[in-house]
Amino acid sequence: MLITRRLEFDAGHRIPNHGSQCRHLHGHRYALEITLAGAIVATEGAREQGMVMDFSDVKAIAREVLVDRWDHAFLVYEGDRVVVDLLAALPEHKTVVLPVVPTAEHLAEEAFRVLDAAYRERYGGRLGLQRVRLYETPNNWADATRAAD
Ligand SMILES: Nc1nc2c(c(=O)[nH]1)N=C([C@H](O)[C@H](O)COP(=O)(O)OP(=O)(O)OP(=O)(O)O)CN2
Ligand SMILES: [Zn+2]
Repeated sequence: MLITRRLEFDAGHRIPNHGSQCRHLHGHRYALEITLAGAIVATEGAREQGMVMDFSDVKAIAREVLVDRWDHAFLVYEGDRVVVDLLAALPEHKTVVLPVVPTAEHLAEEAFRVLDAAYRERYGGRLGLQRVRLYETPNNWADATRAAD
């Protein structure tokens, strides 16, 4: 059985070598769809009876390890020195420095890596992260999946 929880957050970014608009500092209302696979809990009287995992727990973990860290942050590539230095000069600015250019593809991959570890730590083999879909705009998204490279 697959279940999916959607969360949204706002963040700034730029793609420094982009050939057009996206090299400028700008932001998006990102949406994250987290898909988990597992068996439906059948234990009589269990808190999660009838569920793979409580949607509210999917959200709570995602917020703790990822979404609250990225929400209203500027996501910047560590090699984008001019912007890294600019943001460092702003007192207490919320900045997330990434080892990769913050495209939808890379953000989906990073989200998958972080979330996979978090759900695995708390739920072991009972369920597993299957896919993270990261919408940069309503029309543009990237999927990071367990099977894809
Ligand atoms: N493969 C990718 N291509 C592009 C990415 C990306 O992450 N992966 N990112 C961008 C820019 O960040 C840009 O913000 C995309 O948004 P937008 O300019 O709004 O894109 P569109 O013009 O295609 O969107 P419309 O829905 O047509 O307005 C660029 N490319
Ligand atoms: Zn963008």
